[in-house]
Amino acid sequence: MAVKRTASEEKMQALGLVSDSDFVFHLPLRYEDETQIHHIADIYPGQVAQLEGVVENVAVSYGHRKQLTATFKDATGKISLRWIHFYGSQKAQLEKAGLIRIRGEVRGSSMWGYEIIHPKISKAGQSLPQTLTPVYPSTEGLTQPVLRKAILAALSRVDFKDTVPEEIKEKFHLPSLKESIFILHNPSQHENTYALLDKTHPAWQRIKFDELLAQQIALYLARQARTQLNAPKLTFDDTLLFDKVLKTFGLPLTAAQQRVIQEIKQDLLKPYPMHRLLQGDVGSGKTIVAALTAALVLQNHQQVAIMAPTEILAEQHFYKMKKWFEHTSIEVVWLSGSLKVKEKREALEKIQSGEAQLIIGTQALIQKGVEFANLALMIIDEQHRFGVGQRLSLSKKGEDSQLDIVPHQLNMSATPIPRTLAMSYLADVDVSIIDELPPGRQTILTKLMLNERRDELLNHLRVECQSGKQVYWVCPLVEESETLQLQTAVDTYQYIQEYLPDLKIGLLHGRMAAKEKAQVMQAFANRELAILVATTVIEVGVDVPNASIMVIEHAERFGLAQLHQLRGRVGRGDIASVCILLYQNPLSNTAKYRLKALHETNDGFEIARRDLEQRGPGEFLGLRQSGEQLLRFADVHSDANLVEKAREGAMLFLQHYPELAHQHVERWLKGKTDYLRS
Ligand SMILES: Nc1ncnc2c1ncn2[C@@H]1O[C@H](COP(=O)(O)OP(=O)(O)OP(=O)(O)O)[C@@H](O)[C@H]1O
Repeated sequence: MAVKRTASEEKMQALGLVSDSDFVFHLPLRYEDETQIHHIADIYPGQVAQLEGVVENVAVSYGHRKQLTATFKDATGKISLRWIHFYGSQKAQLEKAGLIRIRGEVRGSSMWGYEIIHPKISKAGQSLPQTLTPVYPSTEGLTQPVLRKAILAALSRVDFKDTVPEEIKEKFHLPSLKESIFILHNPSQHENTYALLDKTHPAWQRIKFDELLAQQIALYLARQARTQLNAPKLTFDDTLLFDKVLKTFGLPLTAAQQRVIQEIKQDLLKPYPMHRLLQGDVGSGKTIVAALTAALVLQNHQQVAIMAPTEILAEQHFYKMKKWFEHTSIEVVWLSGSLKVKEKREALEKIQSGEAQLIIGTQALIQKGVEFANLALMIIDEQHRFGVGQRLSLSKKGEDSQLDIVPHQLNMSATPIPRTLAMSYLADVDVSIIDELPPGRQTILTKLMLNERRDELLNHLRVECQSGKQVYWVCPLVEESETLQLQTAVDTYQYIQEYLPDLKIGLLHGRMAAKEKAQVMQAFANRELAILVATTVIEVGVDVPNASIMVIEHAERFGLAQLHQLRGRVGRGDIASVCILLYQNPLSNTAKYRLKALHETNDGFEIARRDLEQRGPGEFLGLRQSGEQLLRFADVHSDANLVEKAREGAMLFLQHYPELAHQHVERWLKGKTDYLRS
């Protein structure tokens, strides 16, 4: 008969807590300091205070919203208490409560008085814990005491095995794992409270080090595994195709473009598949590098696929490739979700037979039914916009399981990844950087303008457009609703059309049919439209060199990387360009920081650095979306020094204790290593 689990056990299981070892490694998220009773005279804003005293003047007020208020008094002073959500009986309960203990965050100022909102109430006079109280990650319905009890029980049973060898522990002065874990679950009075709270305590350092060590080992193993695979065989004896494409492009490559092509070439000659990330700031000329890389492979009569995250971008690549491969025998084929059934069938047949050699498309490329004859290279543009799973799917389409052949992969991104991040998340990726813009580019001037001056701006644009300039007008982001955003775009379009009746205005948004979108883009590229009102569909990759003015409405709603990308749509030719950020007061501090950063610098790396500082690595890399958190304890940004050490430790570990190294990875990264391939 199956053993029936309690509701708490089921909840614990949902959190991944099954074995003793799971419980033991379920470490506190933070600690609460309940060891002392504070005095009202000593409290300060932001502090989580624990007070004992009496309640008086309990009242329900009906101002702006209904709330319950009271005064709380101890021998040293008074503060206010407030409840926004409360039960009808709560007033009477408080009135007769007598001496109580309360706990909560102090708000307000010494001048206007302090208050605690929704304080936690308990009986006064109960004995106080001697140590910090750990707070564990939990789930609804699973209380901290229950979880704490289960963890302490496991702690008393578990047989501790330290997977890190003595040699490494000594080299990096690591404290014992067993002791560290005990301290974290059960800190004694003697431990440094602040160090425990801000995770700088040696016990935390040990945990973080172990986690980073596991990650570095896994990355190293992933690289090793890749070198065991076979890549499609390529030769570069004949460069006719490459030369033809370069000739059609018609401009000399920048030194940086030439260098990265050499780096890629070296990879393509290796017996195992390339896994390279091509980074280059907005407008640095990644597309021609992609085309020339494709030419190197196509020359070998093998297929190349280019995948882009949006239809507009994919289509633009398609037109560019068609143009650059025009004087060659290469058949360029387009595949997207919006193709008609017949067109799609034809495209699929050509891809399967090998008649189509260069295939460009959206996510449609990884759908069922797409089969390649001999896919040797996949190029993924704006790679961070795809999930790891999606990228793996494309790779699988080119795999030949019998011969263990895996296609080469070139990822492109305009969002530079700072070094510590690249080191800890992308160690199995080689990075090439285009660190130079094509000649003749002028710095984009970025101006901040209050939204109230919109009409004044439109008057100015009238004059600019009459002299042949072209403008993007990006509509505000409306996070809550795509429909609302669409409506804003339509309204703005109508408003501008009425305000500037002599100018040709276009509208572009995500809900338009693919064909319509393409027509509008084409009209703008042909200079038939003076102003293109658009939603963020134009964020990535759109390349119309004559457009030189970018207006972003409600710029304060956009993220830093996004603003930089949008701004990068201008300044792509040799015309002086301006980016106008329209903003609405009042600005939050974060919004101010972002707008200031954008105003101050055009450098994508600097922007990325500031963005990472503000958002933290998970969000920066888009990992939160995938729901997978790779690192639970360490933070590659604030623990950068540990990353370096872990890297060194990982090499040592693998060289001398390969068996243990696997066990170590299993303990810390259970089943998450696939993500390290990204
Ligand atoms: N070597 C070069 N000399 C002159 N112009 C160039 C050179 N390389 C690229 N360009 C031009 O620069 C513009 C930007 O190039 P591209 O569209 O490839 O940028 P990108 O790196 O993909 O940027 P984004 O990430 O913003 O899409 C294009 O109009 C392209 O034709």
